[in-house]
Amino acid sequence: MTQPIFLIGPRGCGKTTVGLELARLCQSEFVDTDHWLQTHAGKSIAEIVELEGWESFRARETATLEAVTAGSGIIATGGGIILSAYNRQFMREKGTVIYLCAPVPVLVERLEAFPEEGQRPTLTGKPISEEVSAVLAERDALYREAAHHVVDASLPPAQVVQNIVTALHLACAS
Ligand SMILES: Nc1ncnc2c1ncn2[C@@H]1O[C@H](COP(=O)(O)OP(=O)(O)O)[C@@H](O)[C@H]1O
Ligand SMILES: O=C(O)C1=C[C@@H](OP(=O)(O)O)[C@@H](O)[C@H](O)C1
Ligand SMILES: [Mg+2]
Repeated sequence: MTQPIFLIGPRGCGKTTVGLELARLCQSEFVDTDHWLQTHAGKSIAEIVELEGWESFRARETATLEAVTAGSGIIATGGGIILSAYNRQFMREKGTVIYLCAPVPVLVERLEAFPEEGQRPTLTGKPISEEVSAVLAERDALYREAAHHVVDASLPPAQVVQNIVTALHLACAS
């Protein structure tokens, strides 16, 4: 692997989970932009949004993307990273972008089971199933525009990892 692999997709599609497994399998570096950002800010995303607003979080997210993109490795992004045209182009130019695609009911089930409120403050103020549906409707085209490959993320994590390895012809164990 000579370039970074960026995992994109909505909240709950498994960017963090699949990214970690893929990095283990391929013995690559792994970084999660949300985790990096929160560690460096010394605050959770919910706190940043409450204190500074979403615009400030988005600016921090772009700075994080630039800071963590070096050499090769697996980069799990936050679900809204594709909202910025700059970020979409940056990822496409610097590496390979994979859209982890899953239907709304799958995302809702995962997010209800494991909400991680500190990392996922509400985006719309709506109940979770309405929010996931509305946000995905707005963003699906942007994920597709940014992605080099689209992978079915409703499968178990190990299977999603294998499908990425196959799609990218990665020389990792299988
Ligand atoms: N492929 C999968 N199959 C089943 N559960 C998954 C899968 N991917 C992620 N999960 C679960 O869904 C939740 C959200 O996953 P996470 O990796 O944090 O998603 P993201 O980073 O895309 O928001 C976690 O509880 C995780 O264990
Ligand atoms: O969809 C979004 O706008 C967001 C997704 C979150 O990351 P995950 O996709 O890893 O949950 C996190 O970056 C932040 O709460 C904003
Ligand atoms: Mg994540």
